[in-house]
Amino acid sequence: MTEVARKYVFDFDSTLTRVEALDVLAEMTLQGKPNREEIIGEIQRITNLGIDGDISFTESLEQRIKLLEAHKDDLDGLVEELRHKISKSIESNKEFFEKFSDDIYVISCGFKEFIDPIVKEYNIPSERVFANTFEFDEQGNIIGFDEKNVLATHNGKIECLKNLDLKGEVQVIGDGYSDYVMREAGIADKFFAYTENVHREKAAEHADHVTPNLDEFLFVNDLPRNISYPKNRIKILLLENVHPAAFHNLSEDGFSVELVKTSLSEEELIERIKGVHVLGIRSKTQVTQKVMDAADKLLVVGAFCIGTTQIDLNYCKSKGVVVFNAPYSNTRSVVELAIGEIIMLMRSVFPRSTEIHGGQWNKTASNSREVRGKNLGIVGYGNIGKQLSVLAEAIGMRVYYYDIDDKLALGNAVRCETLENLLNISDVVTLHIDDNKANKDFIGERELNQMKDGAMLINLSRGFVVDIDALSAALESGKLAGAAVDVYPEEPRANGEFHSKLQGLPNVILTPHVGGSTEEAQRNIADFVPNKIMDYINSGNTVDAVNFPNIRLPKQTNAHRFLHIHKNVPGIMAKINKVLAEYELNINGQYLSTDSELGYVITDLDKEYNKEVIKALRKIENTIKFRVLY
Ligand SMILES: NC(=O)c1ccc[n+]([C@@H]2O[C@H](COP(=O)([O-])OP(=O)(O)OC[C@H]3O[C@@H](n4cnc5c(N)ncnc54)[C@H](O)[C@@H]3O)[C@@H](O)[C@H]2O)c1
Ligand SMILES: O=C(O)CC[C@@H](O)C(=O)O
Repeated sequence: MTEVARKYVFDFDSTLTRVEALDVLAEMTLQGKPNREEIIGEIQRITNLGIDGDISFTESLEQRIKLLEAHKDDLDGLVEELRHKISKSIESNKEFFEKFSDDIYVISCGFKEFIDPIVKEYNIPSERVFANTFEFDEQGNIIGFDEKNVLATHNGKIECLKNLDLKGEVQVIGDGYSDYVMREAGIADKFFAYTENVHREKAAEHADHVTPNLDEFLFVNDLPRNISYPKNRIKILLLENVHPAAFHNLSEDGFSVELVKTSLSEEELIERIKGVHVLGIRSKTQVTQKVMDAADKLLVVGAFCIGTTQIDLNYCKSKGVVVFNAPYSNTRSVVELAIGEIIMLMRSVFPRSTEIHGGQWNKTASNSREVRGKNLGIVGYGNIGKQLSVLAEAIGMRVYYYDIDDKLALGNAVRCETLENLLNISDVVTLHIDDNKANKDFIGERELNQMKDGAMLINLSRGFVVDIDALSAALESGKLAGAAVDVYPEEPRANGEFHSKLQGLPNVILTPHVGGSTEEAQRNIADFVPNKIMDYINSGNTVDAVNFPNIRLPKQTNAHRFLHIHKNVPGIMAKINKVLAEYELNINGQYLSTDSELGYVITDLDKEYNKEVIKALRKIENTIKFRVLY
């Protein structure tokens, strides 16, 4: 890193701290006053007018101090409060303040009485803090400020910085008007609009660079920092209306997140994927080879659902892109819908409901049966199948299941050796096999004929699993007495018109792929998948990845972490370790996880090392991706 003879001039309120100190002081001093909220609102309004340059600063200060009714004794409490309100990225980058201590200044229109003790902890001594000072009366009440101080005047920061006559490039980091005017006046060389706590449009417009936190500022200036790559530079694109909590979780962690309501076509996605580090989708978006080839920055795909066949998992892997899904966040929702549909079908509730909606009263018990004692055939005894098995038994059904794998029977459920056995005996057959493409037309004419006359079929798995022509024929002929279908061979990318051969058939429940669409499930997914994404981006963990060797790494403390993803070919580990040895790195830990195609090696090492090693590691033949984390 190059050390340039630069000077860094920081604003205090809303930059070094997350708050405006006088607002905090007001909260404290006005406690218990009946019109407290009103006065605080007024103080904030005046503060903003001053910051945006809409009233003169002196005016803003005078008005606020009058409203504050503060006392000298309140200042200790204020300092204590402010200590807990340091901006997050300032707090995590103490190293910069230590190393560049001699070049850092604070120029603020706040007050030295509370700024000095706070910034002292960041190695900024009182002599490099330029701010106002209070005036007290004999009882210690704050009655005004030193009006002779340039910082108490309009555009006082310009005057102050001019008087300092700093040598070298002067960079100003602040959030408001009084900061960017120093640059406009030509006294400062650069203005960085600091938006971690407040985004002021005017400041952003006048900035050489908008910096959402100190990490970004340190990154663009190549200065020592706590984090290898500022998170705001990591772009996340979330499609298909994923729950807003996902947006919240990921933005809270500092990432730049964009939400799109629908899925995108291949061409649209090819256009949008450029520069994106994380893609979040549900079941409609196809992540194809062409999409992956256009993805120049992609690290992770998050499937905010169970199914992952919409993603070319192997191609993602060959590009070093990790895929996560939410394997059981919506399981319960699907199971509850299945139970509901079993009852609705057996009782012919939908035909009765349609009739009465059409103005027809048809009180009848024909084709209306209890589920108690009936045979339920579950095809696919995985997460959903098993949970359904438990709930169905609880309402008195006899459960049979068929799965290609050996599965432990829960409760009194009975395993069927063949699909045909299950189809032969079930009053209701419900499909919960996985979204493997080999399951296409799993239920066709032959299988429907193997079902009992008058049985019902439920498909909550994937549309291609059932031959829709065969199903509609079986329903029309009366072979089947009903069906519930949630998934279709072709589903639209966005809400709108939809057509299916099954429309208009009696005792057929049609739903638009909403088996997992409950508020609870979507909320669970919005926590689960972002956590996996953040864990991978921030630490390199791949636990629960669907296409990648899984590894849970120890916490990275006081170390740099090299993440090397490579083709699993003979000799590659030896080459990696040869490079590490050549550069004499002090290794704290090394972890390896592989599958037949891919190797993922993680090395934790002491922070001080020759950075040329990074280039050497990237150059190793068969390297797919390489990242450094700290
Ligand atoms: N409708 C919805 O909104 C919705 C919501 C969630 C899940 N799903 C779908 O539900 C299905 C099941 O989900 P899950 O979480 O239980 O999956 P899972 O992987 O836990 O279980 C699937 C089971 O099916 C079995 N299986 C696969 N192919 C089979 C075959 N040909 N014959 C017999 N058994 C077979 C597997 O061995 C496994 O036990 C998936 O297709 C998923 O995409 C749909
Ligand atoms: O929410 C979705 O789009 C898909 C729901 C479901 O099919 C799943 O795979 O989890």
